[in-house]
Amino acid sequence: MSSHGSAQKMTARASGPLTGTAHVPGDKSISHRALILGAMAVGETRITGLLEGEDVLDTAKAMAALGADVNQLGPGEWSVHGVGVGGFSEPEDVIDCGNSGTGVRLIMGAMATTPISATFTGDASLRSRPMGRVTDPLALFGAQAVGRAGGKLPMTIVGATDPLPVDYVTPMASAQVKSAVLLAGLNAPGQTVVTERAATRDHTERMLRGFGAEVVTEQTEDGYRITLTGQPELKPQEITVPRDSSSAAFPVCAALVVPGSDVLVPNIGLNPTRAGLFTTLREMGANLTFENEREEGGEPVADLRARFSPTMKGIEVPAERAPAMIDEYPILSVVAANAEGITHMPGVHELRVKESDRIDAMAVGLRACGVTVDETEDSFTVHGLGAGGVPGGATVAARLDHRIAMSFLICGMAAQEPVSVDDGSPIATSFPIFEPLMAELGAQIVRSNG
Ligand SMILES: O=C(O)C1=C[C@@H](OP(=O)(O)O)[C@@H](O)[C@H](O)C1
Ligand SMILES: C=C(OP(=O)(O)O)C(=O)O
Repeated sequence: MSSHGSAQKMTARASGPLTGTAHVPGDKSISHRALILGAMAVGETRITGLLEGEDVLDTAKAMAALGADVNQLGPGEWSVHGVGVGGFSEPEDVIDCGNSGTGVRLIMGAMATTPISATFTGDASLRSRPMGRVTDPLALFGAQAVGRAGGKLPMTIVGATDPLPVDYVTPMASAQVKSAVLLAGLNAPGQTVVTERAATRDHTERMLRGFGAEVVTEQTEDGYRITLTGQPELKPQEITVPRDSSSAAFPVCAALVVPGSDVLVPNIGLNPTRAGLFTTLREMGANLTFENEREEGGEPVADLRARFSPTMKGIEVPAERAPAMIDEYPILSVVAANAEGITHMPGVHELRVKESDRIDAMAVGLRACGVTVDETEDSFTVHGLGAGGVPGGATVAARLDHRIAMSFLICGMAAQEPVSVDDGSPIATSFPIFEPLMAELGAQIVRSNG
């Protein structure tokens, strides 16, 4: 069922400093959206720099199953001949979204206002994640969903025959829920409105505008109100996918905690809805600079330079920053363990419903590595041991979660004893070149047979 391979134990240990330039792959969030909107446009969309990680490849397959003509032209170069808004055809088989919450939730939204049925599944991680957060608003459009108890995959969505536009307030800070509503609204007549209390990543809104849809974002007393005018003809685009700031976080944080390191990570998007980690690291006293700051495709971009930072201090991370760094808490926790004092991370309950319960996964793993942590349902606290202070010496369960696997490998690069993860294979979902890229910088990661 899972698209990634059999379990692969990996161990990281301290070696020399990390030095050099790390070219991380394309942004995962933007790659999913480029394929989905390309499939809903009329004509050929060309994509450059697409992330060829398993999550995104599963979305490419799903778009083909729904009738789009999707082809790889070269490394990172893709062509999508779209079928137009409302033009999806019924897939002949189950759509397997592998490990990807973004993939399954956005695709459910995109097909929910077309009169077809589709059945979705995924790997054991994705089958444990809640889908009600998406199927609740999709029901307001007239779509029906039948899944396992608790709104879990496998699940069949019966698309609405006569979709109605929707006015929806998202109950949790989630770009996936917001995006599912907007994508469903594309094939509903009139205006679909989605309001979110806190701003989440806005790639769907930006890209919809690029494809010619009318999308207006207003800041109101209730938060951000996004209004989409339904049934546009989406015009095919040439899309260059920026490099992934969430992947950049790993070599950046590794450089901060490994003695003597100096690493450049070029061309990273600093969209404010994504860049919360970098603000947090600078508040901790990290030696992290933004070089060559510029604008590309309407997005702020910079080259990140990270150097070993032996005097970082623990901080209070503002709860309202959580949506702008939600995927970065695991690696921040590793940095916090290598800082002096306490780092308190409130407002992070959404971490409990990611690829794994990330609060529990980090708590169990860090404790096994000799770090004191506290958790509540909604918060995580790390008692830092200072630079080089983490004992390590544990094997940590990655729980089918790429970010947990990468975080503990980086933990091992700075710890007194090596750290292993029982299964590094999920890393390929978002960062397929993580191992060679880190090795090129000087890190030592070895594979073994468990
Ligand atoms: O919309 C997206 O591309 C994503 C949204 C976030 O999830 P939520 O919407 O569940 O917060 C994030 O964790 C995920 O990695 C990617
Ligand atoms: C939460 C993540 O992804 P998704 O929800 O798409 O599985 C992630 O990449 O950290």
